[in-house]
Amino acid sequence: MQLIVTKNSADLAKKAADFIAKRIVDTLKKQERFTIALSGGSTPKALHELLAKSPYAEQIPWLQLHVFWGDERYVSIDDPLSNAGMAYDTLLGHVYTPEDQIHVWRTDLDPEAAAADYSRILHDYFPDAAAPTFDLVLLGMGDDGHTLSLFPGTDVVHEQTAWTKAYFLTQQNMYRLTLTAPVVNRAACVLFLVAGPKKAEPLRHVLEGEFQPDSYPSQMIKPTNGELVWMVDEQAAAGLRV
Ligand SMILES: O=C(O)[C@H](O)[C@@H](O)[C@H](O)[C@H](O)COP(=O)(O)O
Repeated sequence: MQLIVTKNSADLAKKAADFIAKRIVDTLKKQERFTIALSGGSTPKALHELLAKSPYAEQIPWLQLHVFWGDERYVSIDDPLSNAGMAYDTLLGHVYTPEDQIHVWRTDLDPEAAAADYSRILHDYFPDAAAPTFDLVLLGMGDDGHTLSLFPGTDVVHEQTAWTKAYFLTQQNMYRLTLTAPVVNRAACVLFLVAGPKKAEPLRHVLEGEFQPDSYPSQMIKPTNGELVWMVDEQAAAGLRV
């Protein structure tokens, strides 16, 4: 695991953009396509806006990207809560990735069918059980230690087989669609982006505390063979011993 501490959230977005652009360019020297899973939440917005601009907009071969989302709220894409809608507004609406390479969770199907549809797409992309899944998964961590839509106290935190799940998240009164730990843990690289003082306590627990995934689901994310990078700003890192 690699921990990168940045000065503030703007610096976090810049360092993440540098990391992602380099990863994409280097990987595409060895293969034809780059698969990336985006996350929702507020932290990635500044990152997306940077990636859509110079110099990243020119550096990244957008035509070779295949885009997924780690999780989605079960709302239509034009709803302000939609993770896909946010990514289109801040990034995908400004670059040239072909639409058929962008895989939005279907919220026109019922939630279980939407999860099954996403799982089928993923198994088509990643049929080889010995190979990594995504080239890069971007994740955030909530103030409550959740990541993806793996919320504290939910069964989905412990899912070991299915790659996707849909479930009703009572505390938010909405369905959530999410990748699960097994598919993310087979990624070539997972990059967490965490900023702000409210993340200091959960971050300390996730990285340095006891293994308690029911309380801190982000602890379930540990790539088996891939790289794990936590990029956090100084406020989020304030409680860490290192
Ligand atoms: O749809 C979502 O809510 C997410 O994908 C979620 O897991 C997010 O990454 C964290 O909640 C962190 O969000 P912030 O960046 O807003 O703190």
